[in-house]
Amino acid sequence: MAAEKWVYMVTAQTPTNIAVIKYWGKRDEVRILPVNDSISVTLDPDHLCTVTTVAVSPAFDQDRMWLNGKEISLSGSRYQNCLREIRGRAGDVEDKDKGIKIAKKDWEKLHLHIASHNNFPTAAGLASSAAGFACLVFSLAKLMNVNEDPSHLSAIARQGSGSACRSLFGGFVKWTMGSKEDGSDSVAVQLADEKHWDDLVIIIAVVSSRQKETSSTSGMRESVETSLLLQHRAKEVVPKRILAMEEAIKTRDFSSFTQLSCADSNQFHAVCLDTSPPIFYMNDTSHRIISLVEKWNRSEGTPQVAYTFDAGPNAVLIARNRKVAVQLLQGLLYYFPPKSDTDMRNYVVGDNSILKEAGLDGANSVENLQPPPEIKNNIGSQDQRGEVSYFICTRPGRGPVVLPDQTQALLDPETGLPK
Ligand SMILES: Nc1ncnc2c1ncn2[C@@H]1O[C@H](COP(=O)(O)OP(=O)(O)OP(=O)(O)O)[C@@H](O)[C@H]1O
Ligand SMILES: C[C@@](O)(CCOP(=O)(O)OP(=O)(O)O)CC(=O)O
Repeated sequence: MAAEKWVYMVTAQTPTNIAVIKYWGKRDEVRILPVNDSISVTLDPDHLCTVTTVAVSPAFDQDRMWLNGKEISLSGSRYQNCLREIRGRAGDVEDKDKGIKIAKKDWEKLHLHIASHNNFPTAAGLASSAAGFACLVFSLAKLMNVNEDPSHLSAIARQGSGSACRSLFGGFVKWTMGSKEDGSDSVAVQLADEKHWDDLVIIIAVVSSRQKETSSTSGMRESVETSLLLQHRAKEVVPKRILAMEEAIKTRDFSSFTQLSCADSNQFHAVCLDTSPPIFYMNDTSHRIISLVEKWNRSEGTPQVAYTFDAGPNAVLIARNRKVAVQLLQGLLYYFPPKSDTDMRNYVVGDNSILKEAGLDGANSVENLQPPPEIKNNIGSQDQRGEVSYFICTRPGRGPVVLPDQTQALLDPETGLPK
């Protein structure tokens, strides 16, 4: 085998996810075991995703990884844990066309090249670590012919980043905290696929794409050490909310879904404030967006839009249907117009066909927007120009897939180096 120079590779695409019942706090830092269950919605990978190519060759002399074009170290324990776990489950691989045969025992000696690209900002509160580690584990499992179901793979991805375990599935996903010390029952399961509730439209306001000050990892460690509210939340609040959220998703009860999502996001940020020293992830823009949505929901009588914020100021807004999403976008663009000279197609990305539906695809269309009547004068006027960097319009989406088209590979099939 050593004399051969073949390169065998697999490319996969994996979605990111947004928690509607949050994971915040670990009971085991090394295995990444949480203090409570969490539930998320997988976001459509057509708009936000990670693509990872993994390659193996007898010509490689060490494991190497490139993230967004730059070589990064794989020496960190999270990468090492994922690589060790997945190698331990590798099977026999044979590609007759290429004359490649790798026996199960060979994987221990063979080295890997990994190239990954996120089509959205990394470490900016858009869950790049979730899509990234899920994609790493999924693509390696395909490369190494690992015969395990997605829940088992989720327990490996979890050891890269907790929230990554939920990105192994599309639609609506629960991460069960489990009770075993070895973490083998701390896995993700799919509650419903993406077609189950396909009315939902998701608009993300990217408030800041700069790297944040306190990472989720250190933030939740400090919360576990200092916040009494976290203990109460994990023990008393989340278990009931998980049951109620599962029911809301099952029955597509948008009112309950909204009430639970908003309350849980607010409690997660309250835990951050209850941490010593306090952690501030949201900013004034985030608070203005909450006000806008709360007032609108109240004036309509029944909730139209749910909001949730992760460890950063970006707002994730979930509209009950397309019509509501169009109105929401109009309201958001009225209050948060782009800086002058911004092309609207760069200001609303993802599924930007919504621009046409909102009458916002022409010149001066934002200037002509009227204030939403029910929230007029309530959150200030159009003085928030430039506070939102851009919006992403998306929807619930599918889980990981292999990309069979070699032209989408990030590594050169001859050299195994980044293209
Ligand atoms: N495509 C990827 N493949 C492998 N690892 C990745 C990938 N993208 C990001 N990561 C890892 O995740 C880290 C960023 O995680 P971090 O939790 O700081 O930010 P985030 O996931 O974007 O934000 P948040 O988790 O708060 O939503 C990177 O430094 C890198 O180690
Ligand atoms: C606020 C959150 O997004 C926290 C995510 O934390 P991470 O999964 O990024 O943390 P680590 O497990 O330390 O890598 C809530 C959530 O996704 O459930």
